[in-house]
Amino acid sequence: MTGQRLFVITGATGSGKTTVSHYLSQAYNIPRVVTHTTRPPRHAETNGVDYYFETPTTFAMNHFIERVTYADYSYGSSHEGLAKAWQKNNFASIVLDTKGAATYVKTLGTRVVLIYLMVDDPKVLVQRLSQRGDNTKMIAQRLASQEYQRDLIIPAALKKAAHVIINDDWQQAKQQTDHLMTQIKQEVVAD
Ligand SMILES: Nc1nc2c(ncn2[C@@H]2O[C@H](COP(=O)(O)OP(=O)(O)O)[C@@H](O)[C@H]2O)c(=O)[nH]1
Ligand SMILES: Nc1ncnc2c1ncn2[C@@H]1O[C@H](COP(=O)(O)OP(=O)(O)O)[C@@H](O)[C@H]1O
Repeated sequence: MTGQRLFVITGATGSGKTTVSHYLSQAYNIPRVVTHTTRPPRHAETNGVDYYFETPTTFAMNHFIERVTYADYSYGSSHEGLAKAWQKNNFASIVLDTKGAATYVKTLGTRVVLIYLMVDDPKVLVQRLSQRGDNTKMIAQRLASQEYQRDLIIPAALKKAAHVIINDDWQQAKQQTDHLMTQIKQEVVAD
């Protein structure tokens, strides 16, 4: 459909992907595609809101656009989830690892607005995970994963398409997000 856009938000764990997707929802009424995972819920997470929390058996029953393994858990985004978000609004967002982001860029082409979030010093990410309340064992498992290391740097395949937002300071990251929104709205009008 004309004017449809999917804001694909990617970057390392703790870089602020969820924060940006919440901001897009609050400030611009952009719904987020809820994805599926076998990871256990964190303290403040709700089933059906933050994720659909699944067992390996129920996870396998979804119709996935793509699915990945991240730090030993499965994650996947479904055709139904995207359709549901786009039904509500021509603009939707989704939070993905860089592998999933690459799949969406390939599949949806110019309908994807790719955001890669980063911080200048990766040590800050670890502090943010602790502040978020992640348990120590989960943080250690995450940091040891190949996927965490991979997503600290923007993959070459995503570089050209990505809008890079530095999230050292939230006010500045918010400004960059607002600037991008203005740009995309103008593009859509000109479509
Ligand atoms: N490819 C893909 N990645 C996902 C999906 N859902 C979540 N992710 C990513 O999986 C990674 C781990 O997510 P999570 O355990 O919530 O940790 P967080 O990054 O610290 O919030 C993050 O990079 C998420 O963006 C999905 O459906 N597909
Ligand atoms: N610019 C920032 N400064 C300080 N804390 C931040 C900033 N952006 C996000 N946070 C906090 O850092 C933690 C990780 O952010 P989150 O959005 O959950 O990251 P991600 O989804 O990429 O793992 C959260 O507690 C969030 O509130």
